[in-house]
Amino acid sequence: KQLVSYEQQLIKYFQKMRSIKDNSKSKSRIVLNILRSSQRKGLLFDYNLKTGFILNYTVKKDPQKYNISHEQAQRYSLHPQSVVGTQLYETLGLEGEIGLAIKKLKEWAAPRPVEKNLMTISDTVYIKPEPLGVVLIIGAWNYPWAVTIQPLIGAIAAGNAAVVKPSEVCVHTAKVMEDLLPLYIDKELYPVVTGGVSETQELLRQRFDHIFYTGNSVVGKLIMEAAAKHLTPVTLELGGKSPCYIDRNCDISIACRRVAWGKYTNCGQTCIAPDYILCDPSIQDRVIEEVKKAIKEFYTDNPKTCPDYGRIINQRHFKRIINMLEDSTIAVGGDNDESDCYIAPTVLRDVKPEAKVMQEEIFGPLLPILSVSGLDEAIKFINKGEKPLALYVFSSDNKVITRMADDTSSGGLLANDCLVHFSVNSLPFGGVGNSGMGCYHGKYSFDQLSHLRGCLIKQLNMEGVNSMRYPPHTPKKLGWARFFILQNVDLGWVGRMVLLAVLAVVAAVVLKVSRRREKHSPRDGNHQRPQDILSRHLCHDTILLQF
Ligand SMILES: NC(=O)c1ccc[n+]([C@@H]2O[C@H](COP(=O)([O-])OP(=O)(O)OC[C@H]3O[C@@H](n4cnc5c(N)ncnc54)[C@H](O)[C@@H]3O)[C@@H](O)[C@H]2O)c1
Ligand SMILES: CCCCCCCC=O
Repeated sequence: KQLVSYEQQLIKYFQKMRSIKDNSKSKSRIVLNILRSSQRKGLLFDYNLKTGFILNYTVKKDPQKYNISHEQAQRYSLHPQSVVGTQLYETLGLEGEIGLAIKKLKEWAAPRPVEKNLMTISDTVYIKPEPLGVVLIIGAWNYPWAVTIQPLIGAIAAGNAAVVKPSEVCVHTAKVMEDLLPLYIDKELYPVVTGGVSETQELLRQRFDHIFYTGNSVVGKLIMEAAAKHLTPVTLELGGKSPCYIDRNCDISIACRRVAWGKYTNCGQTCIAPDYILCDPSIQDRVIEEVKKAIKEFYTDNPKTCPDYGRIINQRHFKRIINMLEDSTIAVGGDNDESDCYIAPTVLRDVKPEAKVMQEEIFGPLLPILSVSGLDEAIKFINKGEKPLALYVFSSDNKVITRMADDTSSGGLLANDCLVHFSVNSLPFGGVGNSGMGCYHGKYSFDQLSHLRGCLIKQLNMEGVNSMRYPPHTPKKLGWARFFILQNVDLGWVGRMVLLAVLAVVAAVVLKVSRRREKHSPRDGNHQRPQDILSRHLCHDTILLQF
């Protein structure tokens, strides 16, 4: 029923967009104009949304509205994290992204002048960011606000319309999004579609101008397949096993504290959580002790009753994670409660590469430790696997960090910390290879969801300069073309004008002279380099040196 009503809504929506297009202005241009007009810029999102209003108000003050208790909301209904955790890990970042987009939108959307060659020196050459049209955003459940709304901010900033499809796994968050987003942003331009796999598949049959998907790699392939039918470009924000190498030469206590935070935040259900530790066997016991200390410090002796320790999103994932314990040795934690989707922060020791826990992304609070003899073996091990979304290295030795960066590849690299690169909006966030394609955050979101249109505006004068590219083609003309096209210039405005004037005179004179000579010599006569002609005829060696 919902699907049918959504389809009708979508048809109406596309009809409206089309009718705008029929009026000779493109749909995205209209959207762009509305969104980029100064009055609306400040209203990109309502202030309340920016400050995490949705969770504060809905969950804290009015949980009954969604028929869930505060505890349920905290555990696995709205989000597996605590309410404060949700603001810290999700809405705070969104506030930053929205603030940045509002502040920088004018700059990002402005035409971007580019370097020119001599051939185009008098032209206006620039990149014009344009909206793509209608973007489909498919979110995942683990940080449902961050991974659904953050791409939406980019889509809106870039002037697109967007259909938002929150994950059905976080069922209540999806409902809250569906109810509340239309109160803050135009529901015709940014409709929210809830539902499960069949609704997502139905959406994927439609033609979108871009699909932004966050989730696992298996579904990522299906998304790409569906997109290929319409030649729709995709951004795939996927996951995988993110390795963490702890060098002997580092402050192990601090390293383990940071790793424990990265691993057990959101109960390990973080795309960039350190999946496993690689370290020398001589430091394994110390690592275990320090991680254990950090668990106690963060979540008390009994994490089950600690409000800052989360739950596994559902029983399917609970069972999947518990199965991974089967052939490994538990060093810390391991206790669990299926009825509560609780799995204690757990450390596994002496784990073998063939162990179950090493066969897929864990996405839960299990931290396996694998032995390697040092950096070389760690790099070899990492390079045997798929390119990860994040790669962590802990060391006091910069050479170790540099080698890890130089000899491996991953979506992002972080030395001596975990997760925090996600919050730096000047860094592109995204995967490579099996961990995804495309990137976003800050200006990268804007660019990812824009078409960067290359523009060159020429005047109809100075036709003489163009004769080098018109037939009949001769080696001499080719020499000139080579010279004019391959020289990049980056002069100031005055410099450009002066150079332009000089070049116009030089080109006109040289072509005139050489045409006169051609009349008196065979067509394939000895090729002369433009530089030679220039210096011989005009003695402009100084100009040549500049080039
Ligand atoms: N790179 C990132 O930014 C990022 C962020 C969060 C999660 N992840 C990754 O996502 C994974 C966890 O999320 P998940 O995949 O369990 O989320 P999920 O189950 O919520 O699925 C994501 C989306 O895919 C849709 N979907 C599921 N099956 C589908 C199908 N057969 N056809 C079409 N659509 C379908 C769902 O409707 C949902 O909206 C992990 O691998 C994690 O690392 C990556
Ligand atoms: C600062 C940590 C935020 C982590 C968000 C990760 C999103 C992917 O799962």
